[in-house]
Amino acid sequence: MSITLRDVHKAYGRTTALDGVRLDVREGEFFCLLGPSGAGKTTTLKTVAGLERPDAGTVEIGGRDMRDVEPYDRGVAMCFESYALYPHRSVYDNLVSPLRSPRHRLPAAEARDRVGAVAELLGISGLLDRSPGQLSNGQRQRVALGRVLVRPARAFLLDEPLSHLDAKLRQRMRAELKALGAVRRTTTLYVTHDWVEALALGDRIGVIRDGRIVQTGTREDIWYRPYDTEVARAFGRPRINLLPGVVTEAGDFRSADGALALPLPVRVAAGTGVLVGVRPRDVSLTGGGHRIAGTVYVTEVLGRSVEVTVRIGAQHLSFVAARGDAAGLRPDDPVRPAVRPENLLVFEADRPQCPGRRIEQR
Ligand SMILES: Nc1ncnc2c1ncn2[C@@H]1O[C@H](COP(=O)(O)OP(=O)(O)OP(=O)(O)O)[C@@H](O)[C@H]1O
Repeated sequence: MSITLRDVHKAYGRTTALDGVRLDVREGEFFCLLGPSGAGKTTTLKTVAGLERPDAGTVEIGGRDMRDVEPYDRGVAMCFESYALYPHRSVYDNLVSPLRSPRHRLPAAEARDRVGAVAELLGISGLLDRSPGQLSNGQRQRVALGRVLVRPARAFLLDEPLSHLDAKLRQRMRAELKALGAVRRTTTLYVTHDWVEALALGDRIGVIRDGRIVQTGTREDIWYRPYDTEVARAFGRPRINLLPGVVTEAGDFRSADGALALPLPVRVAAGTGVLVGVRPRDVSLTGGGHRIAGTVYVTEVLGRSVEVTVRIGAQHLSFVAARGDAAGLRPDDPVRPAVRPENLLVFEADRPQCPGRRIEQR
């Protein structure tokens, strides 16, 4: 079922949690809502689930206005970050209990199969006889997620369901979660503050900030066409380089100290203050493109690659080089890394409280 939010507002006392959220999750889509703590992610989910009422705006599920529909009748299954399990029941009973409720009752054998499949996926098959008190936080979180996924639902609402897992398990679960039949078939609204997770899972991603969705798009949209400098900074590590300067009469970029000049891929009025965005993986010591003369500032080994930071006058430019290419580089060594102009992103300069917007070719 599709999920549509139109201009949803929600305040708690003086705190505005949602400030006109517009969201359109398509039927069967895996949609990631990404944003920092306090951005309004959980409130958005609760509003869809019917656990919070919007002060203004509408929520539709499957094209139907949910205004007068009780949470229980919305047909959505929600997993909270703080997981509620029955402490005195076994893991198996916790998992199967949604399938014993009048609404979702399944024949015992079918319920057992379904629980078995979900437990297998979540790697908790060996824990079915234990009680929640005998589990680690990560295991408890997986049981809570399992309780959601066993249920037939019109939509899954998942709030950071992998946050308590260690990095390795999280990575594995990410892949498996998306492969689960029920998830593939069911519209899923997934909340996270982890950009890697959003890029890995989301058919589309909505970036939320201060109770508003600032950008919705595919991972390519968000990566190559970020709405503003803050979205650009949120995705990718090492972080995107954002170099301040002005546009010259010739339409090129020049840093304030004149040490760095770059051709721009878009036409911008001369004199405009801009930030040029350069992703660290779009700079190369060996590839073609516009060469930039600088000196090595610092190098840091990242496994098989090396993060090299180069000083160009007063600016720093960081990039990722193959270990072989960066071997032997020492501070103050001259280098001439290259960047292709078509990979540069151009933003308006940041203003207080207002990240610079990306400038598009018109
Ligand atoms: N029950 C509540 N009472 C008062 N303020 C609340 C309540 N729930 C949320 N808020 C406030 O609303 C804003 C949005 O909160 P929300 O929990 O939706 O953010 P979030 O993006 O899910 O953050 P996190 O990742 O930290 O859970 C925050 O400023 C929060 O403090």
